[in-house]
Amino acid sequence: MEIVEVGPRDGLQNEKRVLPTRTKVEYARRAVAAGLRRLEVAAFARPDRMPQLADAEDVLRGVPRGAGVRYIALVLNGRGLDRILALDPGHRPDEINFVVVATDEFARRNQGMTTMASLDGFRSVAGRARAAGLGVTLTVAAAFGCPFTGEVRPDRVREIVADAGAMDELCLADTIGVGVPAQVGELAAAVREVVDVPLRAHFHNTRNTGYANAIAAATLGFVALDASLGGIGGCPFAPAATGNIATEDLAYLLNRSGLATGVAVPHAAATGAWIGAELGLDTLPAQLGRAGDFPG
Ligand SMILES: CC(=O)SCCNC(=O)CCNC(=O)[C@H](O)C(C)(C)COP(=O)(O)OP(=O)(O)OC[C@H]1O[C@@H](n2cnc3c(N)ncnc32)[C@H](O)[C@@H]1OP(=O)(O)O
Ligand SMILES: CC(=O)CC(=O)O
Repeated sequence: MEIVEVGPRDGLQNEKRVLPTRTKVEYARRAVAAGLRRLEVAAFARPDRMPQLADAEDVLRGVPRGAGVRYIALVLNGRGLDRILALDPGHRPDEINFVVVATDEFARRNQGMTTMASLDGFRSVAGRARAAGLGVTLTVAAAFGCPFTGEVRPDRVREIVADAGAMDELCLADTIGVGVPAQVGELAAAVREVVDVPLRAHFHNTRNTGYANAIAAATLGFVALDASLGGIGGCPFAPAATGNIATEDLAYLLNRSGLATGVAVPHAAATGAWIGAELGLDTLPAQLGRAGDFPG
């Protein structure tokens, strides 16, 4: 089972401390050394709206390449893709992850536009990105519930996905950690009626349902799960957002369930502890850093 390490993007976007580029590059290097091979390391957002990630170009210029590692950058509009295409091809991400928020209220707060306006943006950006040889993921954020308007029905997510046009992967995101395993199944069934692409899931552990949701997704044939080392993260435009499911805890769960991830749990836990210290955090959501690996 593939774990996509989103800590260098989602993990850092909600933190007060803005890390220097060299620390972000070291974060990616350590994640790769722990066995992660697909990492979301940058966001081409407006620097004034997302100052924690304003150095996206420099991070992509610095991260280690090769060894089968693929980098992803978050994109929210055409200007974000313009910035990517202005990079030397060897410094571009391998893939983009474009976010469309399922509800208009949250979409306006996050992106300053409605859901359908950002979906128009997706269609245009996806076409240009694919023509440039970049992989394209569509993430539907708040797919499991909205912090402002409440329940999000699977029909709504299906309607967004049906209108989206071509993509290489679809990611269903529980931005505010309200989802439960039954919803994972309902959403997967809804979107599979309209697209036939690999499914990825993005769970925040806000209500302690993230790992149960991850196992549900794995059982339902999702091919990739997002997680962040240490369990840091959250959307700054959602009230009281908390972190992603933790990479080290998820790798422990999957590896011991016969769903090999390639991630070395002790190494990942040490990297989670390291990034927590770099961010000045006293405690981290991840449990493995405290409990240690099970020696077996
Ligand atoms: C659910 C999640 O967790 S998703 C991840 C967290 N959320 C985010 O990162 C979203 C942050 N939001 C944003 O960055 C912005 O709202 C955007 C990029 C989505 C939309 O930006 P808009 O406000 O529509 O930009 P608009 O087109 O009006 O342009 C305003 C200025 O910003 C600049 N700008 C717009 N997009 C970008 C970009 N991607 N990168 C850099 N600058 C940009 C424009 O050039 C313009 O500059 P100027 O005034 O000097 O001419
Ligand atoms: C792209 C994301 O960050 C997904 C989410 O949490 O909504």
